[in-house]
Amino acid sequence: MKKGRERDARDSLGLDDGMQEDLSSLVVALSKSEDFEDAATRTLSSLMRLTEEAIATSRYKNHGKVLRGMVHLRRAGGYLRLAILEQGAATVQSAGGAVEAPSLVSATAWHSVVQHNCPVFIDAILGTLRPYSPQDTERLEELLPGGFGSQESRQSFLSRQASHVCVIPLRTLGSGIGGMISLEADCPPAMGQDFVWRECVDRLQLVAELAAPYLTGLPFPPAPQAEVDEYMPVIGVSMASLLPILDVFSQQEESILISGATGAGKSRLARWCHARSNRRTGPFEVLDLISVPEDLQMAELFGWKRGAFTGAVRDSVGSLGRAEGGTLFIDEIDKLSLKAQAGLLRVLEERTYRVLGDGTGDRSADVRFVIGTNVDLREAVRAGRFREDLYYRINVLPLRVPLLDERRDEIPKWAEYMVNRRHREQFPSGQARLSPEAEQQLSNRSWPGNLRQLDNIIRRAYTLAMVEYGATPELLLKEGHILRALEYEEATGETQAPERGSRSLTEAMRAVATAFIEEAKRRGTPLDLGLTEALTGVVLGQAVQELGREEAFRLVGRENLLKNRNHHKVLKRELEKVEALYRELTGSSSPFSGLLPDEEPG
Ligand SMILES: Nc1ncnc2c1ncn2[C@@H]1O[C@H](COP(=O)(O)OP(=O)(O)OP(=O)(O)O)[C@@H](O)[C@H]1O
Repeated sequence: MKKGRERDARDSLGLDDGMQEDLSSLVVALSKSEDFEDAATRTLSSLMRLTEEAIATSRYKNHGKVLRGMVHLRRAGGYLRLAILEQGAATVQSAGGAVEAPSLVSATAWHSVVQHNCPVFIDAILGTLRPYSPQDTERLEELLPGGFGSQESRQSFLSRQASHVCVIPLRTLGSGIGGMISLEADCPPAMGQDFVWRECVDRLQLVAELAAPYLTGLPFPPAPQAEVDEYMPVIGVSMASLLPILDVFSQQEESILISGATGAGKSRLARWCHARSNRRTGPFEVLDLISVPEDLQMAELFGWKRGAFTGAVRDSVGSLGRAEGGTLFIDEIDKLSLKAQAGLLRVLEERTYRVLGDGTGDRSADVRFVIGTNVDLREAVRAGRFREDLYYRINVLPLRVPLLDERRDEIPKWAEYMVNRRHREQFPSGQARLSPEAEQQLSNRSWPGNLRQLDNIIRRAYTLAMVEYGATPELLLKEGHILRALEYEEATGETQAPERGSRSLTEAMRAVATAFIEEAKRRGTPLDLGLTEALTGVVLGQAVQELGREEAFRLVGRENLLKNRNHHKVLKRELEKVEALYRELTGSSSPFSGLLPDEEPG
């Protein structure tokens, strides 16, 4: 019976014995793969071979050919890894190696794959994109909302001879879609048709499903030693794995969307992209929307002619004009008014704009855009504050900058860089250092305000050290300086306050998990998972410190412990776990040690 059902399933997918064997050997090979790139090579070879077989038995036998396959790994709205296998090549090129530009798939394809959770077929000649559903036997000619009408994406496919593209989701266990695979083929006679995708898509999906755990779970080969420079003076493990992607993005003409928490370093990354682009000799212009009142946004962007509005007493060039031939970084894009969003969309689509009050007509814009945001733009779209079409227009090459808490290996290096940057303004050949205890203090705490917050603490600690020792070319920042700087910050709430509560609890918990893993990696010996149980104690200890015992227990739903007078015992037990965590990580007492009840009142 069971055998019969398996055969039925095989028959419904058209799996002959040869295909069965191919799949088995693919799984064996994948299980031996040691890194992402090897798994990507094997998966793409298999998918391209399947497509070739489908072409060989189709009416496009003499007209169609497979060009390349790509694996796009994505996380939290941004690219994580990109691998490309060109027809005839033995191994993939991956971002970090010599990836040729342009080699990216449109943002609309990604959106469609995620939204419909199914493969998507693209006809680059007609500019159509549609999800594939096995039930849909009639060809659905409708374009998706947001459409694949973007000239740039079409051109990008056509310029690499790709007339037909099939995009398949990479489903991951539990966490939805972790990326996509795109297969590109050249077959102009199939214009307006699904090419051979419809015939082979089920088999392609099967391969993608088998390969997904390996592609998304295997480690990346060590990133090539990224070179630090003035815009990126410190590169830790997680940034090193992202920079190759950003390097590929930099060399395209499409817009880059850099998302990340405030102070994480988005503007410096934008500058880094410009310095690596073909526009590096042109201007780099910044328009930070947080500092521009809504009614002046259009004027700031497009510039104005004298008399264009009240107060316009002379002509002024806008950000677009100043960025001509170079790059315009627009930060905090979510602050753009709906009216200015319409104006920007037009520039992105038509590459023209009009200076306010200029009757002489449109100007062309030769500008590359890098956009920064610290909010989730999809949320802004859902809330009606951000145009959906503009979102797709700017979300072609997305990248998320990790929080500083997710790249904790960088903290000591940033601290050293920041203190020396300051010190060398006074003593160009001087040297500032941090004591190991001072570094430890910085490494042990959380940085919700990211690099900006760290920079503020360093600046303050530096001033304290200078006051103590006087101006000296050899300076040592000690633990006491850091502690006093931190105390001052906590007392004034200066850099931390705006961040408090702005990060979601789930995001913060992920940061804790990442920090735990990083610490374990750094030690090279196992870090007992049981230590994470201290989180309950940290929450309880913090709540007790802020609100007092009774109120704290009520707030976290443990009122019953108050009633049966067990709260002392529970607090003691949980705080002991926190002590154990601190002793293991820092060798000293936790900040809640004073809360530990000496004895349990009867
Ligand atoms: N590459 C860098 N070199 C030196 N300092 C840096 C660098 N990146 C970040 N910093 C420090 O962090 C601060 C914040 O960086 P940046 O302005 O790039 O962050 P951001 O993510 O654009 O923040 P926001 O969204 O609030 O504008 C800088 O003022 C500087 O002190």
